[in-house]
Parts: sequence; structure tokens; C-alpha cells
Amino acid sequence: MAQLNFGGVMENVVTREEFSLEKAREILKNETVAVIGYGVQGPGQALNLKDNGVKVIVGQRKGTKSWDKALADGWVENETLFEVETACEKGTLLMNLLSDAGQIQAWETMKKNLTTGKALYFSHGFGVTFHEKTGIVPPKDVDVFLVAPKGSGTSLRTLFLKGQGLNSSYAVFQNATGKAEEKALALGIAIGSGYLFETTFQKEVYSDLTGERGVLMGAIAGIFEAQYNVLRQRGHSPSEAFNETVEELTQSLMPLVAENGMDWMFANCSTTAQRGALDWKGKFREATTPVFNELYDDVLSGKEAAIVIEANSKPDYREKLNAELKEIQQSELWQTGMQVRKLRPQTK
Ligand SMILES: NC(=O)c1ccc[n+]([C@@H]2O[C@H](COP(=O)([O-])OP(=O)(O)OC[C@H]3O[C@@H](n4cnc5c(N)ncnc54)[C@H](O)[C@@H]3O)[C@@H](O)[C@H]2O)c1
Ligand SMILES: CC(C)(O)[C@@H](O)C(=O)O
Ligand SMILES: [Mg+2]
Ligand SMILES: [Mg+2]
Repeated sequence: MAQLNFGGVMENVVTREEFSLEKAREILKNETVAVIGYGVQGPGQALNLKDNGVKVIVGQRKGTKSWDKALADGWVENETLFEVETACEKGTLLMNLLSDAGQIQAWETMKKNLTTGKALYFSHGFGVTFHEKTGIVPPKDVDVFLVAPKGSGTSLRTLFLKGQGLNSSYAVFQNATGKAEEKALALGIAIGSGYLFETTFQKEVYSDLTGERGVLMGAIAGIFEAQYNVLRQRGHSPSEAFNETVEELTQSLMPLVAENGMDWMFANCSTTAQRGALDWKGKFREATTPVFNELYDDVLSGKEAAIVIEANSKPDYREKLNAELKEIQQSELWQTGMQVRKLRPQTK
């Protein structure tokens, strides 16, 4: 394991160079990896594993859209695609990629198939960390670990197909066989992770829930709406408000940040933009710090987990979610976005 320096702090990182795909295949050669759940992460991880030469079967409820997707992706009923319970029986290494709420309902089925020496894998610390709410307490005689890709399952697959990868964090919760860590790392490499960052189940879930509610999704969506609305109320056209809020960010400035960092993006903008952005950065930081602290407190206390579990257990959950997403899609902001996207020079 490499010790790398992150801005002065040393951390453990596993690299593809030291933990090769050949080594991963050797560790997994006698395993039947059962990917349980074929939603967003399931397809990405299962297909990457299969393409990397690992023996994989998929477990998914028959009669669902995800089952049909699995068939369309080439999994074969009763050969490599089974009902959840059958896949749990057949698998030696169970990858629990059901939705976090679905994991609660399917837990008894999974638990009874976790016989001595098998392994249980997650891509999130949610179920185990919030066990008082989820009831997910793994049997003591199985290995339990996680590999959490830091991105969508969709990107995990598309980047893999381009010969690139996403990075993931990994953690061992229970080491019953003495081989939990090597199995976690082997799976991490075989699902297509480039580098693997060491963490714990708790740290993974607390940071992940904060990130997606915060800067990655919730905060960015809220801040887009706030700026767009102000520009519109002050008499700007929809295209102007959208271009100055979203399009320039995703198409020009964030790719510069991704390439070389925030300072480099600043250095490639005008002195006028630099002066103003440097002055306003602090105001935005001060205004949002209390909100981020409130968010972290709600994650830590389990309040956010309780909200997710409660919302997902309602029978009309999917309908309500679709209605909320439709409202975003139909808003002037995102309708404008659809129009602006069509005008990108490269899509013409
Ligand atoms: N979505 C992502 O890109 C992403 C990224 C990193 C980590 N994760 C984690 O990976 C795991 C899987 O997430 P996802 O977004 O792929 O899940 P998802 O919401 O797409 O659901 C996966 C599957 O679970 C099945 N399911 C739901 N309830 C069920 C039940 N009661 N019984 C049987 N099947 C049921 C659904 O049919 C669906 O196909 C979660 O722990 C999530 O936090 C997801
Ligand atoms: C892709 C994300 C947001 O990183 C993941 O955490 C999720 O829950 O989907
Ligand atoms: Mg998440
Ligand atoms: Mg995440």
C-alpha cells in the first residue's frame, strides 16, 4: 500500500500498479460473485467484473425494469440471472447493490444465505452504520467490506469502456477469514477503480451523505436556482441567465478546475473576474458554513438516514419522486438548459 501526501497529510492509497488486475483475478478465481440489485451501480459493477474475467451472476426481482435491463445487457435467465434469493444461495461473495432502503427489506433473505466463510460487500456504509434503523447486522463468521465508487454507476461503466476509471474508497468492517482486505481490494480493482482510498464504514457514509446533499447535488442545484432566479427577476433573458449560471460552468470553467485546480481556472479568467470572485468567495463561504454544519449534524445523528428510510418505505414513493423530478425538468431553468444544450457547437 502506498503512503501518499495529500496537502501535507499522509494517507494510504492502493494503486492499480501495486494491486494488478491479474492479482485481483487470482484472489477471486474460486468465487462466484453475486451482484444483488441491478439499478445504477449493479450494471456498472457487474459488467466491469465480467469483462475483467470474474465469474459473476446477477440477482434481481423478476418482472421489474431492472430485470429487463439485465436481460438486455446479456445476462441469461437461470444461467447468470436469478431471483434475489437464488443468487444469494449460489454466490460465495454477495455484493449488496440494492437501493439502501431495499437492503432493509431483503436483509433476512440475504442473511440466511451468508453461511460461514462467505463475504458480504456493500458500496455504501449506510446499512451497517445505521444498523439500529436498518436491522443490518452481519453474521460474525463472514467477511464484510465496502468499495464505494466516487461517482455514478453510469460513469463507472462509461469510463471503463473508454479505458479510464473512477476512484473508490474501501473499508473493512469485519475480517472473519483473514482475507477480507485482499478480497475488498481485488473487487475494487476488478470493478474498474483506478485508485482505492482507505476509509471506514462510518466515515464513508457520513462524507457521502454530506457530499451528495451538499456541493455535489443539493447545494449546487439550490445555488443554480438562486442565481438564475435573481438574474431573471432583474430583467435578463432565460438564455443569458442559464449561460451565466450553468452552461459556462459545466462547459468551460469546471473542466479547467478538473484539469489543474481552482487557482488555474482563476488564472485563466480576467483580472476583473479574479478580483470579484476572490472578494465574494468568502461571503459565500460564511453564508453557507452554518448550513453545512446543520447538514453534517443531521447526517451524524441519523436524521438523514431516517428520512431516506421513511420516504422510501411509502408505497407511492416512486410516483412522488417522479413528480418532483418532473417539476425540475419542466422548470424554466432546465427547459432553457435543454434548448441551450442543443446549441453546443459540437452537437450541431
Ligand atoms: N447510484 C450510484 O451511482 C451509487 C454510487 C455510489 C454508491 N451507491 C450505493 O450503491 C448501492 C446501490 O445503489 P443504486 O443507486 O444502484 O440502487 P438503486 O436505487 O438503483 O436500486 C437497485 C436495485 O434495487 C432493487 N430493489 C429495491 N428494493 C428492493 C427490494 N425490496 N427487494 C429486492 N430488490 C429491490 C431495485 O429493483 C433496483 O434495481 C447503494 O448502497 C448506494 O448508496 C450508488
Ligand atoms: C453518485 C453519488 C451521488 O456519489 C452516490 O453517492 C449516490 O448515492 O448515488
Ligand atoms: Mg450516495
Ligand atoms: Mg457518492
